[in-house]
Amino acid sequence: MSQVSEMNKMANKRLSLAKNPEAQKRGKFGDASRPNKQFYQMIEEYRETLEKVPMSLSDPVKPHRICVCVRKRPLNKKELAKKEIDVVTIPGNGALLLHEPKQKVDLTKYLENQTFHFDYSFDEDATNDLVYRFTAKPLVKTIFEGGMATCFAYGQTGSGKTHTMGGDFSGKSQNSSKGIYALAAQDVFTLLRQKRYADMDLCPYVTFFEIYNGKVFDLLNKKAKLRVLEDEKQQVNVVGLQEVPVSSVDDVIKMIERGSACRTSGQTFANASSSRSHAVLQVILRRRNFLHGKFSLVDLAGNERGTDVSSNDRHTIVETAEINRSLLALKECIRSLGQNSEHIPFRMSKLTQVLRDSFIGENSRTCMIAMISPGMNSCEYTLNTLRYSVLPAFEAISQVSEMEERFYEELKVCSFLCFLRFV
Ligand SMILES: Nc1ncnc2c1ncn2[C@@H]1O[C@H](COP(=O)(O)OP(=O)(O)OP(=O)(O)O)[C@@H](O)[C@H]1O
Repeated sequence: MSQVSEMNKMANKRLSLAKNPEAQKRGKFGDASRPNKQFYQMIEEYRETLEKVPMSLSDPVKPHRICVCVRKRPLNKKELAKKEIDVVTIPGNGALLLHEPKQKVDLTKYLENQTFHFDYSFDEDATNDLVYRFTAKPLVKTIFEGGMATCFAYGQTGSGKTHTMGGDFSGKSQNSSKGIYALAAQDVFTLLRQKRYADMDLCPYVTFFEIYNGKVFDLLNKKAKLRVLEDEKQQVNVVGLQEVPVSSVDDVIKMIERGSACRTSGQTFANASSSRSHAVLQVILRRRNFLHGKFSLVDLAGNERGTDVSSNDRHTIVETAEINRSLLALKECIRSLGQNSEHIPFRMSKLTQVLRDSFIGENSRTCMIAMISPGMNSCEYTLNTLRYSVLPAFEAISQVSEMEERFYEELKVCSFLCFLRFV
């Protein structure tokens, strides 16, 4: 009797695999040579019990003042070649599941399946168009209505921040037209032509700069180092930042490519350097020379540096401390914004100081896209990203405050170690 039911079960499993080409594709790698095969099988079995509802272009866009989303990238060629296990599942409806491989003291393997909730969750098949529709697109109107909008891409190196914001790079060439920078610019020009805004005499400009080690560099002006000053009215000014007038999406794309090239060709450790800096592209609307609205699109420094203090190199330690500080400051500012707090601690870092005007005012809107690498080897970084991004949005969940404490403890230890290395 039990044999018959076992056979039925297997037949059903095969049937579901035949109906599910994705599972079939994964099954191809389910061979004996796969490292961590047991974990792989546990995850696959768990996934078979889930019902997936991926996001689609026809889903409704909900209005948010602060929107926090997550995007999982597909396993890349290198990870596929190493048969790395995909430990992240996006069932849909804003949920993300992390299947964390664990081992008991008696060496029994098990999974710790943790669920995280976001406003939206995008799986590995989501296109930039889809991500844009639910994240930055709803913010474009804000700048026409005299407000400030900010969209952040957050995550570890290689998780897809630049792919999402700046478009795809293959080798040295960049296809920026499919990144959120260009998609947002396209919508800005579409709205500028609409009758209700066409009469407002609005002129669009672009700035593109990076913040590296607490210093600001103009990516549209040969990486000139800029000073940040605050006047008596607490207005923050980046002195000398080039505001380039633009009259089409193509103009903006040219600026994105010019700035990105400047960003990556600066030094011999180009890539490492780029992931340790925050890049900020701003689309500014001016009306008779006065600021009307500003959209800041930020490709943040890779967050893995935030916990990596194993290096003895003084330069890396300074970088690490600065990244820690700015990412913590950013989280604090978003949290204060969410709580409608009187005091927003924007002076905590250069990043938040420069973005001060985006954090104040009634009509400001923010979106954070947390990028996730799906591989088992990235599990720890993925957890860091999830903890960081989940916090500002879901303060009330008690489990979160425990995680938050852990996060702050890690940061404190990390800063203390940095301090010890200096003295
Ligand atoms: N959603 C995706 N679909 C397909 N490929 C992706 C996706 N996201 C990222 N990639 C690819 O993964 C690689 C790393 O992505 P990307 O450079 O955007 O990471 P990053 O987070 O910006 O890294 P860094 O912090 O080092 O700048 C690139 O080759 C990119 O094309």
